Amino acid sequence: MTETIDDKPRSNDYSFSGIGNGDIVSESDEDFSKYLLDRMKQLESRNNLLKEQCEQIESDKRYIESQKLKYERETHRLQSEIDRLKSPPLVVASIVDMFDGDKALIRSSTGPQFLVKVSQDLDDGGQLVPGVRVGLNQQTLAVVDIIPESDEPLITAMEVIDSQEVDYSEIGGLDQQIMEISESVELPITKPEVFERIGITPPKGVLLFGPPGTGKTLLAKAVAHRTNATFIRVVGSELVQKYIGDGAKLVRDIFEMARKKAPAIIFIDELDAIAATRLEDTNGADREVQRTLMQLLAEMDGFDNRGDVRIIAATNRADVLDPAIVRPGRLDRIIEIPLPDKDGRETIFRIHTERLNIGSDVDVKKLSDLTEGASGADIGAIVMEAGMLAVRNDSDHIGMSDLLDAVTKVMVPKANNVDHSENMFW
Ligand SMILES: Nc1ncnc2c1ncn2[C@@H]1O[C@H](COP(=O)(O)OP(=O)(O)OP(=O)(O)O)[C@@H](O)[C@H]1O
Repeated sequence: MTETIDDKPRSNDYSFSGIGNGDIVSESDEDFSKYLLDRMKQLESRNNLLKEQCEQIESDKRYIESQKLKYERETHRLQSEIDRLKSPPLVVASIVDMFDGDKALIRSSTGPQFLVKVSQDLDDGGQLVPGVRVGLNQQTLAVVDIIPESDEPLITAMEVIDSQEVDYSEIGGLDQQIMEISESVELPITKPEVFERIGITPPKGVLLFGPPGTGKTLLAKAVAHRTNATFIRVVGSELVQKYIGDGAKLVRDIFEMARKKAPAIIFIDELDAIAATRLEDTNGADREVQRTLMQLLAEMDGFDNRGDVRIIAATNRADVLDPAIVRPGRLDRIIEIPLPDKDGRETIFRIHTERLNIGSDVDVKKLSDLTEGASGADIGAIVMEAGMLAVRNDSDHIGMSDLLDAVTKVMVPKANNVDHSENMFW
């Protein structure tokens, strides 16, 4: 219950004695003024309390208003998100060419090309140039959005090594092939004037073909090392299987990167995965492969022979290659990388054991005799296996018996495998 002033005694409720008797104040007067003073203090403190409450309410009000604003903004954001999700998907395409600033020739991701309008609302800031990926309105196919460039597939699709450490001396049994590749890839980069003087154009690209593990990659790396070129390795099967829909774009980006990082060697491993003969009857996956191949051919045709970007491609299946890829001006030098012969195997054994602790009983000639049909990679595996046996036997060197055991371990399963080589080109 709130106490009111009216409930309290008033001055005329008190009997005044001694009025007019000078400064004599009665007891009841003192009580009353004391009461009024107390009362005033009480009211003052209540006033202060109310003021504080008022300030608190003001601050709560301000907080609620700011919260209201925040929720309004959030509602607006969610509403636009809902609108965005409800809107029809955009068709993805890339710009082939621009005309008059408001028309674009685009290639849709499914293949066909269209001449379409560019939305007037799209402030492209000069970004609409060939190669840029854009979003198209489904109905009108007008360019309504620019898709930001994502480096991710490009970076993961290839291996870029600024300088290689492999030297020709680490490759055994391929002296003739080293000479050929050196003339057709190394010389045009290091001494272009030799070709200019004679008046011939150097080959644009080289195709290495031969069984697996014979040193095709090794050879390409060694050329990159000799020329101080950036080595860009892409694997054909990955381009068309891992980056479905992006294969053609990746090919374009890879050549673009090679031009930027020139001198550069683009090494396309498993070329057959993108350059197999085209079949009449094609499904979606085949069309993807074809688009990637077409882009590869276009890139090869588009760059200058005298430039310092060279292509080395490798395949185990030269028999299935589309002849278009080996036409003059494309991969116009074909080099066979066969399984090593007896002398080749001996050299490869020497190369692979050179830096190891080898027993004096090791006879590489004998090892070479025993490993007919082995590739360089098999010889590498034999030496590695022999090293593991020596470790297991707690020996401080690799002995002939370790190598003989390793030959059996590596060569017997290989001999038991079905030999598909008769179906191949070589
Ligand atoms: N001629 C060779 N001289 C020395 N080592 C070799 C030779 N050929 C292959 N090797 C060894 O085998 C490994 C694999 O070789 P490489 O990757 O070059 O073969 P590849 O022909 O490219 O095989 P694939 O066709 O399977 O890609 C090399 O790192 C190397 O250790």
